[in-house]
Amino acid sequence: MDPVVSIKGLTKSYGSLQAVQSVDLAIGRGEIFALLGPNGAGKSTTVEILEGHRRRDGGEVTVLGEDPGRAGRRWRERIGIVLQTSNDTAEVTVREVVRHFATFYPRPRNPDELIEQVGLGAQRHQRVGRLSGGQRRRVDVALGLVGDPELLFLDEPTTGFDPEARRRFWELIKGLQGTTILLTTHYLDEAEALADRVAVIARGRIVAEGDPRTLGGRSGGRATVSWAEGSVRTDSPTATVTELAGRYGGEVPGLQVVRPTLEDTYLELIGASR
Ligand SMILES: Nc1ncnc2c1ncn2[C@@H]1O[C@H](COP(=O)(O)OP(=O)(O)OP(=O)(O)O)[C@@H](O)[C@H]1O
Repeated sequence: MDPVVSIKGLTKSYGSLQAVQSVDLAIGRGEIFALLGPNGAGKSTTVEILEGHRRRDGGEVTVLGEDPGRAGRRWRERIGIVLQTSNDTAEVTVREVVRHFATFYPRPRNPDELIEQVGLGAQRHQRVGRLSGGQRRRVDVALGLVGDPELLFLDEPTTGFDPEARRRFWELIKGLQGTTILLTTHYLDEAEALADRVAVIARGRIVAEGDPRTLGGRSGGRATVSWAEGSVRTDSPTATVTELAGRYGGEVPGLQVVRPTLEDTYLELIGASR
């Protein structure tokens, strides 16, 4: 099947700055794909080109079968973009704003069901300006979804959330099965919790891509085994643990086996690209 997003050899410069340099990516239908990278890496530039909001210099880009640089209104109705709530909506209620946005689309989702789904049922008659930051972000997601998009762009969705609100938000996103999602985030645990695949971009180039659980070989051997009286880095942690169990004749006090986290791997990849 054709990918929902296909990028080949994408380039974009701002004057002499090469913000995106021959990037290749493909995102399949129903996938949650996270684009990771430090500030200024080229994530927003790439995403804005995919959204049709920015012109590219070179390369081939198709989103839902069309070139976003030329696509029209029908195409735009098939994508959803989660923007930051503007203050224009502060005086209207949650229900009013979602119902209003629904009128822009040919086959919108049912506003009341959607409000329930994003966890704002109890706030539906509240003014948007009176909601907490996390609740507002839920309104943003509802507005991104109200047109029942095939592809959803989620840009740093949980910045400023408390840990519990982030977890709740992740559940909401995981519950959107079937919707293809392109997520950008600076939170590596978020990428790990949500994404089927991630790509790391640094200085405009993709430096790694794959399953977040195995990215950069992190599921491979390297592990640190630590216990009450010592620690070792090893490629064969099971053998080390077996040896320790023999030595202690059973329970090893304070035993821990730690593999590199996605954040460790990410920082290594970013460091290596400098
Ligand atoms: N309109 C613009 N004019 C000139 N330079 C720009 C413009 N937009 C972005 N840049 C530059 O292009 C590079 C990539 O920026 P981009 O916004 O794509 O990065 P990003 O990965 O989204 O960063 P962040 O994580 O900070 O949002 C940066 O060096 C940025 O300063």
